[in-house]
Amino acid sequence: MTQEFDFDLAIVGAGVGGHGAALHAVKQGLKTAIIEAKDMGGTCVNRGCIPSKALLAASGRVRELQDRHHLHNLGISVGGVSFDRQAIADHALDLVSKIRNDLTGSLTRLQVETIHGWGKLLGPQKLSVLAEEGEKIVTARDIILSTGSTPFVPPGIQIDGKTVYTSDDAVKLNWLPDWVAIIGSGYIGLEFSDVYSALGCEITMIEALDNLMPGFDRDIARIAQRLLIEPRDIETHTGTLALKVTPGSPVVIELADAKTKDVKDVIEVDAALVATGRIPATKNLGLESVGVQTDRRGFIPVDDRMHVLLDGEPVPHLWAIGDATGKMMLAHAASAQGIAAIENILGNDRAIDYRSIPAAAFTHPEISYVGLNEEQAKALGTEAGFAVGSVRTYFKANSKALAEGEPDGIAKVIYRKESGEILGAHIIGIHASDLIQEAANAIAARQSVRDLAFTVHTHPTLSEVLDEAYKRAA
Ligand SMILES: Cc1cc2nc3c(=O)[nH]c(=O)nc-3n(C[C@H](O)[C@H](O)[C@H](O)COP(=O)(O)OP(=O)(O)OC[C@H]3O[C@@H](n4cnc5c(N)ncnc54)[C@H](O)[C@@H]3O)c2cc1C
Ligand SMILES: NC(=O)c1ccc[n+]([C@@H]2O[C@H](COP(=O)([O-])OP(=O)(O)OC[C@H]3O[C@@H](n4cnc5c(N)ncnc54)[C@H](O)[C@@H]3O)[C@@H](O)[C@H]2O)c1
Repeated sequence: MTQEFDFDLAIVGAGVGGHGAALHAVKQGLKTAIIEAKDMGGTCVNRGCIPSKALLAASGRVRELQDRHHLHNLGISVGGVSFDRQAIADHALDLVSKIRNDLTGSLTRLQVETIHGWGKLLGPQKLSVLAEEGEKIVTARDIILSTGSTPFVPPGIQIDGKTVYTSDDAVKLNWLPDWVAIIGSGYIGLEFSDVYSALGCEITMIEALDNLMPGFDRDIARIAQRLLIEPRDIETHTGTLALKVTPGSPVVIELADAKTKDVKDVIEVDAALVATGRIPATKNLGLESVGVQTDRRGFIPVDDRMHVLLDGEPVPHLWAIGDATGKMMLAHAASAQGIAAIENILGNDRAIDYRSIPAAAFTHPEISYVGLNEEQAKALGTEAGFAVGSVRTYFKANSKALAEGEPDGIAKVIYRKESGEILGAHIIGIHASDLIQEAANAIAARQSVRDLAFTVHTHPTLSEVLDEAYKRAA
């Protein structure tokens, strides 16, 4: 390190993005500080991935144990199933605290200096950290901004944190409303509909766009609707805005046509979960001190090497990663971006390949994907002059899925017809979140279905669902 700076690297935000970057930085010998205003571990650990997956795990078991038909087919019968809401909530809380402690401990062990307070750029290579004890000035040769995101609440929706709340409160599972409205059918809406329906709540799902789960491949979303919505106690309103939501007992929701904004119905429910997307936490970050402007939605402009951009050009020694960049709001994307930023700081050219980053919704059954959906692949094919192929295989034809009594689901593989290059894979079915990884690795290596068709998969495993797809496409 040159002596003119306090640190080689200062990271603002100790979420998974900042944490991943810090671990990689110290491994590479950089003297590193991490600045956190609130909870170590950020959204994923405290209010996101971790508590929500704990709730999904427990409620998923309740669902399975209550499914007499499924158990009967396996030769099992159980007596009545009961659960303790607070104990399920505690399982999530305990896990959060364990993982937050592990994460904090790993930083201490590796001698990353943790500074508590609000980080703000004062100019190139200089930060202020404001804490109750006062202001501290920190200089660093390189600075990474990893400030994450917060829930987006549309105008007209009033949050009280008790009857109308976002995922920040939903993960606490403070109560189980008899009738809950879920506004938004994206990841959070879908995962919480899985938790709430397993634990006996009646649900009304409100989605502004014309289709539920608009972020997923259309075929997969249709099957998801058949498996995750229709058989459950879930009423749906698509093309519908939750125009006005007033907390209380009952919660009053004005439903409007999403296109005309005309109010078409008013419903009264016990609670409403607002799951309408997330916005970047990039206010009061001092970006103006280096002349950088966020985009229209507040995201920090970056290139694929994670340089912060000013008029399209990299700002020297300034980097941004994670949800604050709005590229892919996922934990593993944030840490991958952090690692890429460190490599570039060290002079090792590394760009992020978003096409090979997988995503999953941890519903029962799970949904996962990587790369392009069919619509996107066809649009790219038309633009670049290539033909697109797609194949499907079915869990009901997979021996392991049948042995598990879990025959629902498909895998869909999308590829370039002439070269066989795999462009995207989409799975709905048991363990879809694990199965997608091999397709992600194949996309990262730009492999062809013709080569993949010769790779040998263990029998009998769920992975043969993809094996079968590669063979069909080859
Ligand atoms: C309910 C829910 C479930 C999710 N489930 C999954 C999942 O299963 N899988 C998955 O991949 N992703 C999931 N996500 C998304 C995932 O949580 C985010 O993509 C991830 O947390 C982003 O990491 P980050 O480091 O960019 O930001 P964050 O985790 O948001 O961390 C940013 C940190 O920066 C701090 N900060 C902000 N501004 C400042 C400042 N000026 N000074 C100091 N500190 C500051 C914040 O306090 C925060 O701790 C989920 C999200 C939610 C809400
Ligand atoms: N398993 C996971 O990886 C996971 C789980 C949860 C969250 N996340 C991340 O968190 C982010 C936020 O999740 P999310 O579900 O809030 O957002 P999302 O963008 O996935 O879905 C939001 C949905 O709300 C709808 N919507 C917006 N305003 C509306 C309104 N006024 N009335 C009705 N519908 C409206 C949108 O059309 C969209 O379908 C996601 O981008 C995701 O990356 C990931």
